[in-house]
This record gives sequence, structure tokens and C-alpha cells, in this order.
Amino acid sequence: MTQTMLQLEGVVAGYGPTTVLDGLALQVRAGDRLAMVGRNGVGKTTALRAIMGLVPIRAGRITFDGRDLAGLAPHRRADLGIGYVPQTRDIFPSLTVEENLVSGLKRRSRAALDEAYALFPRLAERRRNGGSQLSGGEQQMLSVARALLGQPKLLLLDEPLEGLAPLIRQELLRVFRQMSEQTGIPVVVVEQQVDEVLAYAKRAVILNHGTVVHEDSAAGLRQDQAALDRWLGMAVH
Ligand SMILES: Nc1ncnc2c1ncn2[C@@H]1O[C@H](COP(=O)(O)OP(=O)(O)OP(=O)(O)O)[C@@H](O)[C@H]1O
Repeated sequence: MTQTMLQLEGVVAGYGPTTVLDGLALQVRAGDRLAMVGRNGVGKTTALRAIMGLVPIRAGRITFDGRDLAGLAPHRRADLGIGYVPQTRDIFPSLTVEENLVSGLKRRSRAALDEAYALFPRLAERRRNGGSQLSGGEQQMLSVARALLGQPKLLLLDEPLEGLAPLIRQELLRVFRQMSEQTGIPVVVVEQQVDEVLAYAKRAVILNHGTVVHEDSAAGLRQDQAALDRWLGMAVH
């Protein structure tokens, strides 16, 4: 049986008096590509933040690579191998592409930069450009490349396609697919572009009110108009 990398059991979390995650359960195995979808405000970002330790959990358990994450600060979780690319794109606008990548090297040598440039040739072309001069798609590539340089065992992506034009979204997804095939790193991706993310993912969960209400293969959900209508209120082509 494939190894479970990440497991959430009965996770409850929220902000002040508000409960956002209400008994969330998830399992991510090696090689998985899990799309987490759902209407606005159902708790998708909060789920990623809870995994990363940026939102405290009030009940339940999160285990990663066989270890209970309770009480571990976000940087300790990153050290254990959880790579997180937040919606805000985690780059330094005042640094060049190369400087941004170097900041993600941790203890690795600069030779590792070649891996990032091989996967994202566009970043190689822009290596001397400032972070703020990049297009939205290039910024997204840079934040993912930087996260990968930390050699994560799991990658969490929060709305990587947000604000990008259709052609750029297609290019980014093509690079993500290549990255997944080459590295095998399991990915959890939150996305509003449901049709596109389902074409990339292997499995999908739909969240509503902070819990999983529907689970299927990504291909299965793409065909399941009833579930898409009910939980997302949308038509997928
Ligand atoms: N820092 C915060 N303080 C208080 N409430 C918050 C905070 N962050 C999020 N919330 C609330 O928690 C709920 C869940 O937010 P979350 O961002 O997890 O949803 P989401 O499913 O990712 O939504 P979206 O698709 O719009 O990004 C929302 O009602 C939101 O307003």
C-alpha cells in the first residue's frame, strides 16, 4: 500500500468565535495530486494554513510522514518537508529571480538552481529581473520553484491560477504536470478554476462548511454534473 504522507482527522479550527474547519478529514498519499475545491469561504485556505501551523487547531489531529504535528511551529513543519505556496505568492519583489531562488536553497549548494531552471526555463531567461518585474504567471512559477528547492515531501498550493490569463494558466499547469511527473512530490492544490485543476489532479475533495462533503477521482468529478451543481453551483465543460 502506498505510504500516507498527510492525514487530517476530525480537525476543528477557526478564528475567534467562528468555527471554519468542522471535523475535516483528509488523506494524501505519496504521488497523489489532490484538488481541494468548494465555494468561497468554505475553509480551503484555512485547511492549508492549519496544516502549516499558521492557524491553531482546536480539536483533531494532523500527522505528516508518520509524525503528529501538534505544537510544531510553521518553520518546523517546513523543515519536516511541507512546502507551502500561499495565495499571496511568497516572493521578495525587491530581489532578482536568482536571489529569490537562492533564498530558498536552505543548506543546498547553488548547483541546485539548475534544477529550478530546467523545470522553469522562463525563470532562467528572467534570472536577473526583479521579482516585481515578473508577470503574475512568472511570479507563481518563482514561488513554486523556490518551494521546490527546499526539497519538500509535500507541496501545498493555494489558488496558483488566481488572476492569470487562460493561456498562462495552461502553461503553468503544463509545468506543474511536468513537475509532478518528474518529482512525484504529492500536491494538495486549492483552486477556483475547477475545470482546469481537475484536469491536473488525480483526486478531488469538495469542502462545504469546513468538512469534506464529496470525494472522487478528478476525472469522475469532472463528469459528475450533479455534484458540481450541488456543491459548486457551476457547469464544467
Ligand atoms: N484571519 C481571519 N480572521 C477572521 N476570519 C477569517 C480569517 N481568515 C478567513 N476568515 C473567514 O473564514 C472563512 C473561511 O475562509 P477561507 O479563506 O479558509 O475560505 P476559502 O474556502 O479559502 O475561500 P476563498 O475561496 O474565498 O479563498 C471565511 O468566512 C473567512 O471570512
